[in-house]
Amino acid sequence: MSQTEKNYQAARELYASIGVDTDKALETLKKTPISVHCWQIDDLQGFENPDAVLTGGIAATGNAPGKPESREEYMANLNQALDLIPGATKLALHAIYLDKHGKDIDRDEIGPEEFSEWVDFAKSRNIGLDFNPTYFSHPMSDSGYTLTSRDESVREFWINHGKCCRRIGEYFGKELGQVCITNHWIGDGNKDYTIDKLTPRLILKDSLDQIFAEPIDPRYNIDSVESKVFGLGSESYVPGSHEFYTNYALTKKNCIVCMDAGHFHPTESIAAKFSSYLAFGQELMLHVSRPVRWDSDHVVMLDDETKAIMEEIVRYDALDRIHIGTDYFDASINRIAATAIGARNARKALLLALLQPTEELIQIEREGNLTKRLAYYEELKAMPFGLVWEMFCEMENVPGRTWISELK
Ligand SMILES: C[C@H](O)[C@H](O)[C@@H](O)C(=O)CO
Ligand SMILES: [Mn+2]
Repeated sequence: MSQTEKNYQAARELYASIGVDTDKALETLKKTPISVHCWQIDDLQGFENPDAVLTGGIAATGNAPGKPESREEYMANLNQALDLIPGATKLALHAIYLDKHGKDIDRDEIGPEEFSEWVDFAKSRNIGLDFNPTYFSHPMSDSGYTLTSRDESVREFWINHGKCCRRIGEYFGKELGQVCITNHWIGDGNKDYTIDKLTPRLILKDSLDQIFAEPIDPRYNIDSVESKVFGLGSESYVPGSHEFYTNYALTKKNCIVCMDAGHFHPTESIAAKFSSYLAFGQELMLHVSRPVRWDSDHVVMLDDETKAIMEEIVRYDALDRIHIGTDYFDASINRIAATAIGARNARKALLLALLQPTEELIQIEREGNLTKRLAYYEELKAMPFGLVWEMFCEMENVPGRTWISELK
């Protein structure tokens, strides 16, 4: 028996003494997909254009060496990162990570062909794929407007991009036998005080109606719409706000809401919002991120918000309805390690949630014993979850904490 197994047995007994079945927790942990974003590896550069400049009110700040300079280098780095992430994984792609195979096509013309290598890659690694249209970093988004543009040629271009991306999502879903979530985020908004906030929202509503008009089997593709409270250059007004998309998803029933942990006011918790959506039978997509004072997209830590996100999902048995994804891009540290650190932390938080005696905590709360509720919840923090995590890594053939010693 390895030391990891011995440690696990001790932890298993301790957890069993509070009614928690660690074997069951590990089973659930293993099969719950976490969608790891592809863009931390190269600061959202993509393969469309080697000179592309990141626009849309988002920025990868920092200058760490090692940014891949070719597709081959990118793939090698991505593989290294994925090798460090245990459990069922999906890879979230952006449309700019396409392969045009030498063709002169723009974003309003792309299709499954441009992503066939990604399907082969996903099959070879036994992972799923999620997708994101790229409504930024393109001359047609230079005005700062895409789906809310009053210029019909601009708006039509982006509507067509959205339609193309849904078909790519459907292709991923069919090929890989697991649903693809195609997440739509636009950077449209205004820097300064805005008089008419309604018209852009009416335009956005119509654009989304057009994008989602084609019925696609939800077994293959589900669309999500990602809100934001503000961005760089859209400090005063964002048409695609949380309220806007929440109303859109609830009334149209053709998409779900995506919540990014960095897209709300700094003291707002996305975890606290989930139950309001579950109460109305809605699914959610998540971008687990770490805002530091603003939407800074820092690498996910095992912090209170990340733990709260996973606790809420587990408490309502919503692992099949709240889809977990990551979103951060920090160029100040090694990008392979950054990808792995954030994804591992998201999964560690999920394990912590699975190791809680949820039913007992709920029972104590129902009995009105608020002191015991707090005391018990706090004592749980001293349970040996790290020993269970190490066992999980060993079972998944992924290094546990020892990966640190190999970090250069
Ligand atoms: C690259 C992503 O689409 C982007 O990060 C988006 O999800 C977002 O969060 C923008 O702030
Ligand atoms: Mn996001």
